[in-house]
Parts: sequence; structure tokens; C-alpha cells
Amino acid sequence: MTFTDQLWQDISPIYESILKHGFVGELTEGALPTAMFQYYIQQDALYLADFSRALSLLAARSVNTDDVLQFTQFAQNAILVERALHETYFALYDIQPGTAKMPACFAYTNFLLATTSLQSVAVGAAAVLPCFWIYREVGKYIYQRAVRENPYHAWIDTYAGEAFDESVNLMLAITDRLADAAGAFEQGLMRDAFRTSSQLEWYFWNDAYTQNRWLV
Ligand SMILES: Cc1ncc(CO)c(N)n1
Ligand SMILES: Cc1ncsc1CCO
Repeated sequence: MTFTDQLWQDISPIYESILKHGFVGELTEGALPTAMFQYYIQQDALYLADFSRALSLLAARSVNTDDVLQFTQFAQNAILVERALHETYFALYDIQPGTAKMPACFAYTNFLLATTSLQSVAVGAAAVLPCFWIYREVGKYIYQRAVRENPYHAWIDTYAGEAFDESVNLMLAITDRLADAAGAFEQGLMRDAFRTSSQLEWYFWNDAYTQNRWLV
């Protein structure tokens, strides 16, 4: 069993909760209320900007120049995906720029930036891995079940597509290589970081579904 197989096994209950979440189910059916997708895509624009910064931090801190190149490319892709997807939906749903981060987005982006700044590159890589891997699995899950004429097909196609699949495979290979070079203690930190980001993925969808706002 590879290290990343172990990571996935660790988060199996979290992943099942994500698949069962109303946001994912209604997105699949094309029945997700516009306001929920609007909230999601607006927060996701803020998320992807910081996610890209987290990947750039990993690039800057990597010893291996192949990894510098790869993290730089991921960082660039995150912005390009954000622009492509969000321009479509921003126009369609009249989304306003300049919105504040809501709790899950705030928690997730701060966790990613703190971890990629202050922990080892291996632990930082484990923290960003769920963003790749969970989205690929959820994307494929939705794609297989999605209704035709789904208003969210551009989103679904991005994450269920071949280009994204290839990025995820590259990120998995980097993570396994970094884990092989890490000791038991650092591997434990990698597992914790992977689990925390996976939990935050659930919260990110849940915030959109409940239209969560700061209470004070
Ligand atoms: C919250 C979140 N996680 C992961 C991805 C995949 O890039 C995304 N767009 N948004
Ligand atoms: C993980 C991820 N999400 C959107 S772009 C990106 C990097 C893929 O190259």
C-alpha cells in the first residue's frame, strides 16, 4: 500500500459524507439552487487565489527543481481554472467581486497558507493534496451520474476531465516521494494535514449549502 493509499483510507468517512452531502447531490441533478452555487463560486474565487499562493510557496521551498516547476505549473493552473470557470459563472449569475471570505473559506485558506509557510514541504504537500484528489473523485462521481442539460456542466467537466486527472496523478506521485523521504513523525503530520484539509472541503460545500455567514 502506498502512503497516499493510506491517506485515502484515513479520510474514507469524510469522503463518504461529502458524497452524501446535499450540495453534491443537488449539483448532480442540476437542481442546486442558484443562490447556493453563486455563494460557492464567489467563495471559490477567493479560495483559488490563496490556493495558488500556497502552491507557489511550495514551489519556492522545494529542493528538487522538478518539484519547483511542477508546483509553479499547478499555481498557474489554479489561477487559469479560476478565470475560465469563474468568468462563465460570474457573468451568468451576476456575481459581485470583492466579497469577504466566509467562515469555511477563511479557515481553509488560512490553514493552507500557514501549513505551506511554516511546516515542511512534505506536510504542505499533504495539505494541498485533498484539493486535487477529492475534487477529481467528486468530479468523476458527479459526471457519471449527472443529468443532461446540467447548468453546472462547465464545473463538472473541469474536474472530471483528463487534464485535471493528469495533474492529480502528478501531485500523488510527488506526495508519495516526499513521504518516502520523511520519517515516521513527519508522516504523522502529513496524515493530520491531509485529514484537516479533507474536513475543510466538506465545510466549504456545507457553508455554500447553508449560506453560512458570520454571526457577528
Ligand atoms: C474548495 C476547493 N477545493 C478544491 C478545489 C479544486 O481546485 C476548488 N476549486 N475549491
Ligand atoms: C488542484 C487544482 N485545482 C484547480 S487547478 C489545480 C491545479 C491543477 O493543475
